[in-house]
Order: sequence, then structure tokens, then C-alpha cells
Amino acid sequence: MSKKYPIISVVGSSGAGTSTVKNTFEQIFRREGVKSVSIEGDAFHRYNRADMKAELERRYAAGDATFSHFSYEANELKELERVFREYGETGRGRTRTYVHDDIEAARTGVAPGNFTQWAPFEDNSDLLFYEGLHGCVVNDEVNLVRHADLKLGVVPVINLEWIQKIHRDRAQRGYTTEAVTDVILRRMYAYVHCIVPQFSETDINFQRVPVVDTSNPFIARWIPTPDESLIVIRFKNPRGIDFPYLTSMIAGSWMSRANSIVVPGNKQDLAMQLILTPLIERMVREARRARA
Ligand SMILES: Nc1ncnc2c1ncn2[C@@H]1O[C@H](COP(=O)(O)OP(=O)(O)OP(=O)(O)O)[C@@H](O)[C@H]1O
Ligand SMILES: O=C(CO)[C@H](O)[C@H](O)COP(=O)(O)O
Repeated sequence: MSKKYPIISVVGSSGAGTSTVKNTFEQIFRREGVKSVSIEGDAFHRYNRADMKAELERRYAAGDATFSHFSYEANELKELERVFREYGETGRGRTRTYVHDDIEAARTGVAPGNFTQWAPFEDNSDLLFYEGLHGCVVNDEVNLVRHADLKLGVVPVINLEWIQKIHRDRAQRGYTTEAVTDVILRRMYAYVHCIVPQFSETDINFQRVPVVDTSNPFIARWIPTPDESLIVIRFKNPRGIDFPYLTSMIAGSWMSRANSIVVPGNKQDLAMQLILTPLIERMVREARRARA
């Protein structure tokens, strides 16, 4: 936790929708005049695509079928923690980009499956925004949670998460359904052991639930639309959350538990703005006062 240089950590599995949620944050930052710097979790993968393939094959031959991008050891989590700590103390740090596809390659000048060079954050930012797979990991080696001031989970129910991943990886990254299915299967061990535990560390989880049949996610022709889904929003500590205000402002919402509210899928953006804007506004106000 840093009063001077706060960190927001948004965690979700691959295809969960963390990049989509980043757009909502960017709208809030723009409207509130907040200058942010950001990290994409993929920047902290340990291997480029070719080296990851070689490492996967090496481990597989040695009898380890559990290794994947979700595994702690496939990522530079100590370096990520060092950057979180440095940013919290000084407002400085560094990141890079993992280039996934031709569009990103044209933008960065780096071939797909490789990293750009590390580059420092811009100076004079108000906060650091992280979105990715591992921003709330607590294990024997790192504790990212203690550095983050606001922690969010983006967690569609698993059938929906798979549909989103399959459609995104096919449409934007050129993979086949079979290839994505193999990746989902290979990542399952680390999904359970490395990804899921983080959602007990987060302050707020946003869980999208489809209300159409997704029994066979591998043949779904499209991603269930916002109108075909609900969002369950769960607060770890509901004290201070103005639920009557939220349920009156968000048409069609209701409380399902003392710490949970359900909103229609097409109100996700509105709900996030209503919930997050005051939290961000307070965080930035206190940080600016601490730096003055
Ligand atoms: N609330 C939503 N409603 C409809 N579609 C969504 C929603 N959130 C995400 N999607 C869709 O799901 C797919 C994956 O979303 P996104 O790229 O944001 O995932 P991600 O968590 O950033 O994945 P990765 O970490 O692998 O890059 C995209 O096609 C996106 O349009
Ligand atoms: O989404 C991912 C992790 O969140 C990707 O699968 C990972 O970044 C590796 O990418 P690629 O398969 O394009 O090499």
C-alpha cells in the first residue's frame, strides 16, 4: 500500500475481460483528470513465444504436464513485485510489451511472440494501473497484494470465460478452436492453483454470468451479449459501500447477499463507474496531498 503512489491491480484469467475493463478505467481517469501509467501482465512473462514452446516441451518430456503461462514460474513475478515496490516508494518503474499479433507488431516494430525493450514509466503519474494474470499473487516468494491499494477480480463463470477466450484468440490472434482448447486444458492445473486463489484477495470481484445456454462453450457461435448476461459484484468488505444508492441508480439491480449486488450485463460500465469513481477520486486526492 502506498499513500503517495497508489497501485490498482485488476486480475483475470486469459479472456476474462481485463483489457475491456481497462477501457472503463481510462474513461474514469480522463474524466477525473488522473494521470496513470500502466502494466499489461503479459509484459512479465518469463519467455518469448519460441522459448516458451521449448520450455513446455522440455518439461513435458520430463513428466511435468502442468506448466503453462498461468504458472508462477512462467512469469517474472519477483520483478513485478520489485516494480510495484519501486512505484509505491518513488513513482518510478518500468514495463515492456509482449507483442501478440501483427497489429501490435506494426505498432511496436517487434515481431509477434517477442518483447519490446523495457521502458521507464512517464514521470509525474498519479497512480499505476496493472491488468493481467498475477497482480494479486501471494506465495512463498512474492506478495503482490500488500503493494496494491485497490484490487479487482474480473471473473466470468468458466464456460463464458472459455467462450470469450476462444472467440478472441480465433478472431484476433489467428488460433484454431482446437489449439485454444488444448491451451485451456494445459492451463487448468495452474488456473486452479495460481489464478483462482487471487480472487479471495481482491477487494471487489465482477463475475459475469450468462443467462443463455452455454453448456457447450466449444461450439458457441458468439459471445453472449451484455443483454444476455448479469454481473454479480461482490465486495470483500461491504462496510462503507452505499448499496441503497447503487440499487437506486442502476435500473434492474438487486442485492443477492449482504455483500453482493447483481446488475444487468448492459449496466456493467455504469456500475463500475459508480463504484470505482469515488474510490479512485479519494485515492488520488490523498496521494496528491501526501506528495505535496
Ligand atoms: N462484458 C463483456 N461483454 C461482452 N464481451 C466481453 C465482455 N468482456 C470481455 N468481452 C469479450 O471477451 C473477449 C476477451 O476480453 P479481453 O480481451 O478484455 O480479455 P483479457 O482478460 O484482457 O484477455 P488477455 O489477458 O488474454 O489479453 C473479447 O472478445 C471481449 O470483447
Ligand atoms: O493471453 C495470454 C496470457 O494471458 C497469452 O496466451 C500469452 O500472453 C501468450 O500469448 P501467445 O499465445 O500469443 O504467445
